[in-house]
Amino acid sequence: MTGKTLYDKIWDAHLVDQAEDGTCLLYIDRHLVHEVTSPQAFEGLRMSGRKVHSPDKTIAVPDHNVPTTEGRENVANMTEESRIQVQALDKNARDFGIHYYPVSDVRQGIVHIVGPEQGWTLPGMTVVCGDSHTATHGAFGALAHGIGTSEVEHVLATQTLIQKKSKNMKVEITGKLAPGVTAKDITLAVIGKTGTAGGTGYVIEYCGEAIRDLSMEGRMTVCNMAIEGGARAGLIAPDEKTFEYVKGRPHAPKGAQWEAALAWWKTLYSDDDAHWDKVVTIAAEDIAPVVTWGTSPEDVLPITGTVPAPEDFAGGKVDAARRSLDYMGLEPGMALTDIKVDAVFIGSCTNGRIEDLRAAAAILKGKKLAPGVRGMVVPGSGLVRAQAEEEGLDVIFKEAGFEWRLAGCSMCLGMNPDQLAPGERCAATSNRNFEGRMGRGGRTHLMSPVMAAAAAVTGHLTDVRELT
Ligand SMILES: CC(C)[C@H](C(=O)O)[C@@H](O)C(=O)O
Ligand code: SF4
Repeated sequence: MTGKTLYDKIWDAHLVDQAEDGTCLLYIDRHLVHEVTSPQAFEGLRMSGRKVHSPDKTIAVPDHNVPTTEGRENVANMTEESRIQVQALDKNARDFGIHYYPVSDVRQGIVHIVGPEQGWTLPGMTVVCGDSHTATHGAFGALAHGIGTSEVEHVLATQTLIQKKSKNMKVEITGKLAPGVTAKDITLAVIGKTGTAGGTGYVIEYCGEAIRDLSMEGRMTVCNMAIEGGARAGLIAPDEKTFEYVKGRPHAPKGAQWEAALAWWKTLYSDDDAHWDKVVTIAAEDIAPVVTWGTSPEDVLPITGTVPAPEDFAGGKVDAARRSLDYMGLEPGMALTDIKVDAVFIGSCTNGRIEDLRAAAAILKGKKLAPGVRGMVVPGSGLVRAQAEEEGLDVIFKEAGFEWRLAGCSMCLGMNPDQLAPGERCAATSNRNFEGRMGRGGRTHLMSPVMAAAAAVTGHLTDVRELT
């Protein structure tokens, strides 16, 4: 018998039932809920007179729509659509008795930052949320993925999910990262290599020395973008760093339960003789600080490169690249470092954690935003914000000319007042650069927090290695 992958092990531990055609019923350990994809699901429960099956395993927080400015408890400051969604979540959380972090609670933030922070996300769990970046929680060795609104209703009602098993893909990052190269560069470089469809039909396990060397926060950044690589989920086997991160968090197990959990968590790795359906290997030494030039997360190049020409591509990508370049307002052949930016956004569930803010602040310390560039730092949670303030990072950002905001998804997607103006170009630490993503006509270049900070200082895309 061949061994099992980490994915196989978690899957088997949660399998409730399997039909002839391979359709399975999985038990769900944690259900995270935000205001955008849940209103109809709760409405469905109401209409059929059902309760939430496991309110103690259901955690809700508003993040996408909420303004990131002071006074946001006053819903009059929101657009009508946002207000309706946030108020629906307030009411649903109360009516159905689930865990809830409203905007007035310091623990509020982006759902994928709040879950790990509060110890809801634990190794070996199944974690779902009506949100594609649920993959983030895979950093703990949890099987975590996005679900649609009808599935949100199903999980609320039954604490189970109907699923078909994906294939196993291994992404190994060997060796050590060079200075200035970060978890964000790893995850973008993987997508640059495999494309946005490279992971379709797979659950990815990231492994190798460079992944082991990452902090838990870095691992979350890597897994966060598994979805941009097309995968169902991204996973990293838990290790001492994982256990250390989890220990003592409000909802982590304690005492004898901790010991029992730890004993199981230590079995959560892929066996040496496990079968992989696809393997991708990248040497960490070959990864440079990268940026995206186009409107797909796979449009990744080392910062030392030049803007490509449509003819550099093949098939459907030729037209896609032409359209991208047109939307992005870029000319083939220009150096990436000649691209001027109007705005810098540091935040999101990809890079809105404390280490991200520390890394950006280290570059910005004693420096100023380039003339004419606006900058916004949006901590991923109220607790990240409080920690940053305790360390004086807010002062560094403010002295550099950045706005220091309250927690939320903010500019990452244009569902709240933080948006780019048409044509405005932004160096962003988020995960998607689609047309209009940060506001209609807005142009997004994805990169790491240190690269975004470097662009903030010079006013153009910049190789951070030249600043340090
Ligand atoms: C609004 C939500 C459904 C969406 C997602 O699923 O990812 C958002 O979080 C995003 O990042 O685009
Ligand atoms: S920060 Fe961005 S990517 Fe993350 S959940 Fe919010 S909108 Fe989605």
